[in-house]
Amino acid sequence: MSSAAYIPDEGPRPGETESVTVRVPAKVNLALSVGPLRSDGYHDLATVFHAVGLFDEVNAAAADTLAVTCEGEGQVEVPLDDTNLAWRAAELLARTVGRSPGVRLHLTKGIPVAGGMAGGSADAAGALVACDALWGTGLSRDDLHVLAAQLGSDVPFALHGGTAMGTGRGEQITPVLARGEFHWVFAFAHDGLSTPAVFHELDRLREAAGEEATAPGVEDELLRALRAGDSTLLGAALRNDLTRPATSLRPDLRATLQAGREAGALGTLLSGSGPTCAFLAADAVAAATVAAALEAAPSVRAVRRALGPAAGAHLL
Ligand SMILES: C[C@@](CO)(OP(=O)(O)O)[C@H](O)COP(=O)(O)OP(=O)(O)OC[C@H]1O[C@@H](n2ccc(N)nc2=O)[C@H](O)[C@@H]1O
Ligand SMILES: Nc1ncnc2c1ncn2[C@@H]1O[C@H](COP(=O)(O)OP(=O)(O)O)[C@@H](O)[C@H]1O
Repeated sequence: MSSAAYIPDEGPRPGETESVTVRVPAKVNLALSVGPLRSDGYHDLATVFHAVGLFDEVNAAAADTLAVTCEGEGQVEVPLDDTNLAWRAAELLARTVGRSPGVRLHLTKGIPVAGGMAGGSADAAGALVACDALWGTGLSRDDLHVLAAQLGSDVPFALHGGTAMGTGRGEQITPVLARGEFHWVFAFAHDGLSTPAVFHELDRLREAAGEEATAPGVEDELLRALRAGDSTLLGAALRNDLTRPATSLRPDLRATLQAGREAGALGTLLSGSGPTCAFLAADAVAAATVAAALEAAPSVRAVRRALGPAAGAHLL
């Protein structure tokens, strides 16, 4: 046998890479406006996604079969079977390019599980980019975006990163002009919250109050604050329609939001469908003060500081 021959089980095929690692950011929705329930079970959204410097990493290594392992933040709550979004991403990519889905995916989590920061979506986006590189499939970013939208509403933004408008069910992404850097503090809760349960609670509360949901939209004030890179204006413009249903399901979140407000945050916000709470601070010193106050709050499990915006899924 020549030394160049491919030996199954002993490494990658010619042209393939042995192992690659992709870093993917968490997101917070600076605005989240939710329209009426659609016939397909989703809601039309107008949202401003903002990627922040809390990351998951996805390592993809050549293997004969598909397997997922995980370490880090919330690892025991992460499924390791075909319900894992990274697993589903690898399968979808393999099916699309007509190859076997053999890969070992190792997730290193920094994003809280079921925290409203799109950690599962980050892993799906990371697996798409990592497997594309490992397998040398050479798909374009547009091709990956189409696959991402099939995996979940938040997955396209995890590929994109930065600050961007999301419409449709959140999967249609348009960049937003944003200047400067923002200082964020995140308070993780003791338990996660289910995204469908929060949307369902919103519908229930609207129906009980006889409210008619209107077409979703983002206020100009928020876009102006981003264009100007003005933290004070941005803090005052933060909006999330899922705050009411999430705090209805988890009243302790009100105490978390209050603790950050009292510690001088310029703005307080539920991250996505929660339960993570996000606090915008004027600068690094103010962020440290807000973080210290939140660390003492009984409703808070852990506190992280991060800068935004952060880059989308990228190879290390
Ligand atoms: C609320 C948001 C805000 O960015 O993020 P998270 O808080 O989950 O991170 C997203 O809309 C979540 O996106 P993602 O977590 O990808 O949701 P998907 O898997 O697409 O949908 C899960 C379920 O959420 C509900 N859903 C989701 C998106 C949407 N526009 N309308 C909905 O009603 C539906 O019940 C759907 O079955
Ligand atoms: N790679 C993954 N990381 C985290 N959770 C995952 C993953 N794949 C599937 N899940 C499932 O998705 C649910 C939502 O997780 P996540 O994406 O972290 O939260 P959110 O939708 O609130 O942003 C989890 O409870 C978990 O069961």
